[in-house]
Amino acid sequence: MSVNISSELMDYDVILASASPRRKELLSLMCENFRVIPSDCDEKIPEDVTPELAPEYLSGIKCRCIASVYDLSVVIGCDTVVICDGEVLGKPVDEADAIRMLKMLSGKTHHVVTGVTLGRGCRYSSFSVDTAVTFRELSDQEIKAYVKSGEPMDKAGAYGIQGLGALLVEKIDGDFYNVVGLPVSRLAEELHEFLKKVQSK
Ligand SMILES: Cc1cn([C@H]2C[C@H](O)[C@@H](COP(=O)(O)OP(=O)(O)OP(=O)(O)O)O2)c(=O)[nH]c1=O
Repeated sequence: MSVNISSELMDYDVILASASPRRKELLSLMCENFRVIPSDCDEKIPEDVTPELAPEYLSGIKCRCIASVYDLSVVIGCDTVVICDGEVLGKPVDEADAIRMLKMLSGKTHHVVTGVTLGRGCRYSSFSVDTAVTFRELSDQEIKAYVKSGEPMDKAGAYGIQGLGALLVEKIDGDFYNVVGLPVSRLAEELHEFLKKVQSK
C-alpha cells in the first residue's frame, strides 16, 4: 500500500535529481531521508517527441544522468511543462517571455504535465500525470503586475499555482501537486511498484 511508502523507502539511498525547492518539499511528505543532486544535463527536446511526451522524456534524461553515477541509489527525475494550443511552455527566458506566456494562457484551459522517471542501476520506469488548468481572462495590467512580482520566472508556463498565481486560476481538473511539480499520490504508488521490481531482481 502506497501510504506506507515512507517505511519502504527507508532501506534505500534515495536521490531527488532536481533543483526545484517545491519538489524537495513535496517529496519530504513521503520520504524522511533523501539527498538532492540536481542534474545538469542538456534538456533539449528532439523533434520527434510530442509535447505530451516531452516531460517524460526529459525526466528520463535527468534521472539517467544521476543514476548512471549513483547506481545503487533510487533516483527520481522530474520535469514539468505547460502545454497550450499545442505549444510546450517551459520556464520563461525573460520578463517579455513571461508576459507572452501569460497572455497565451489568459481565458483558456491548458494542460500541466509532469513526467517522472524512477531509476536504479539499469532499471528504469517512467510515467506522467496531466492536470487541466483554466485561467480566467487576464488584463494586460494584471499580467504586467504579476510578472513584476518575480514569481513567474522559475516556473513552467510563467506562473505558480501555489502562490500569487492562484489568483489567475478559475478551475483545475486533476492533481494540484502535479501542477506544483510532483504528483505525490501517483508517485507513491509508482515507487511502491518500482521497489517490488528492484527487490525481485
Ligand atoms: C505550473 C507551475 C510550475 N511550477 C514549477 C515546478 C518546477 O519546479 C518548474 C518547472 O521546471 P522544471 O524544468 O520541471 O524543474 P526545475 O528546473 O525547477 O528543476 P529540475 O529541472 O532540476 O528538476 O515549474 C510551480 O512551482 N508551480 C506551477 O504552478
